[in-house]
Amino acid sequence: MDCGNSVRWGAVRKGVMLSAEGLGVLLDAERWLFRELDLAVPAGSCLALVGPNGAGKSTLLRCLYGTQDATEGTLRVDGQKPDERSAPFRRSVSVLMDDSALFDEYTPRQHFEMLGVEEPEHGLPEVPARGLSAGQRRRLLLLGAFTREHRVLLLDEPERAVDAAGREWLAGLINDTKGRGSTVVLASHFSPLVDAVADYVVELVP
Ligand SMILES: Nc1ncnc2c1ncn2[C@@H]1O[C@H](COP(=O)(O)OP(=O)(O)OP(=O)(O)O)[C@@H](O)[C@H]1O
Repeated sequence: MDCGNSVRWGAVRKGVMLSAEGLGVLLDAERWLFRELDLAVPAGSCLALVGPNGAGKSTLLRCLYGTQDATEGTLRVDGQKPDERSAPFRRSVSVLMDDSALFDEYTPRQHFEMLGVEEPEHGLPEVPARGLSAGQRRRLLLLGAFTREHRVLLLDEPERAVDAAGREWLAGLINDTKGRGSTVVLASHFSPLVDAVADYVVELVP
């Protein structure tokens, strides 16, 4: 992956699953959250976004999922312009964002049925989601994101509310999906997770 102004752009670069060219998001009339950001992330690898609160990690993830427009620059995710309303895009990209939510009335099994995926081993109680602890809810959200078919996985602070054992489990899930050829972009404040899974790190600075 390249980050900075050294990327040379061709029409198609073999193996690149996610790319940005000259990406910028204007924060207000005078300040750029980030600008001139170039990325080229190969299939089967993980890019970690790090930086302090307010640096723009979630904003960049929203741009990658198409829920926020960048002010300037171009993005391609699995060859597509990010657009969460596009069925082919949603087939390729799975997400856990900071506003991802469960259906409170649905049990874990019903969540997997709704996603149309086989229920994975999870050890969660078969109760409506509103009866799960914060960490159990987070695990269910994570399992939903990982279990959905994807070529690209976007994760915003997946470590939140997850205990020490769960963080190891999470690192294993990320490395497994990378091993199957998926590309992961992860925003995280937890450096042991970044160290365990990231092939590339971009630090955003406010
Ligand atoms: N909906 C919004 N409207 C206006 N400004 C926003 C909005 N969402 C975020 N911002 C601003 O954009 C900047 C970056 O926020 P962002 O959530 O991307 O940072 P972050 O790096 O993910 O932070 P954290 O580590 O706290 O999650 C902040 O200054 C924030 O106030």
